[in-house]
Amino acid sequence: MKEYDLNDNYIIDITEKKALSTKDVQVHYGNNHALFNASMAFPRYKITALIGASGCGKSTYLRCLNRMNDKIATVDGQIFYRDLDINSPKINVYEVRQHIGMVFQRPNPFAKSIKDNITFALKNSGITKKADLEERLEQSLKGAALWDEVKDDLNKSALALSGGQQQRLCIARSIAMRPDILLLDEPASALDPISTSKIEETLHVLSKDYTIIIVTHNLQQASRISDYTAFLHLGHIIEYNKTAKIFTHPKIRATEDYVSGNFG
Ligand SMILES: Nc1ncnc2c1ncn2[C@@H]1O[C@H](COP(=O)(O)OP(=O)(O)OP(=O)(O)O)[C@@H](O)[C@H]1O
Repeated sequence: MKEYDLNDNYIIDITEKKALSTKDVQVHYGNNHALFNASMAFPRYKITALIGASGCGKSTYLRCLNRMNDKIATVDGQIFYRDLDINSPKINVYEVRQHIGMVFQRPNPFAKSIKDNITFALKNSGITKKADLEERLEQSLKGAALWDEVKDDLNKSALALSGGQQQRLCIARSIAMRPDILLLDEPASALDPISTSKIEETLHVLSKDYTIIIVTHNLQQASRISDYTAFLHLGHIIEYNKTAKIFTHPKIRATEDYVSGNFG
């Protein structure tokens, strides 16, 4: 494996409205220091991709952003959302996750009907009026581009849907809570190319109303769908810039090697 200077980095400041920013975020899994001084900001209503080789810390960083590492790692540093440091122990993590939702690599619908997958968390959060629940159900399934395929079968088991439909259901489940930010950890890696392109189209449309942060192994996907890209290597954010710049004029050699396939 080629060696790169991990202090050689280029991270742009975001001048437009920020949805979220991190300052000196560090993650340790026991003695394993997995993320070093992650400081960057995520612009509002844009798609930001996190890319880098396996084990570089992409998912670790993503999980910090809605406190999903709480029980598995020690996370130091600050994560600002609406001027609040949401990494503070005083913060209610369940509230954080209402504003910052997450969709995982493998579709994980509940073993319930399509309808109940969406309404379960809504009911738990105190929404009980039938009309409100139905409105959110329809809106979220439309938002995730699934409505037309399931509107006549809302009581069918979610587990009877295809993998791609299940993943769009998981996106619908997340947006039903009306978060500001959607975190997605390789949401299409288990899907076929047609389902992948549906997910990509869905994310493109959702980015008008949501800030999206996506981990992907797929460089073509990052270049197709994201506005900004951060390249990580060995737990360091090496380069962060507009996606077009990362892929056509990277500033750092490690990034250039990675996006041109000469890495490692
Ligand atoms: N739950 C965990 N417990 C212990 N160590 C972990 C855990 N999750 C990740 N790690 C370690 O943290 C480092 C970064 O892993 P992470 O999964 O964040 O990388 P990644 O870039 O998302 O990789 P991949 O692309 O393979 O998913 C690795 O050394 C990994 O072994």
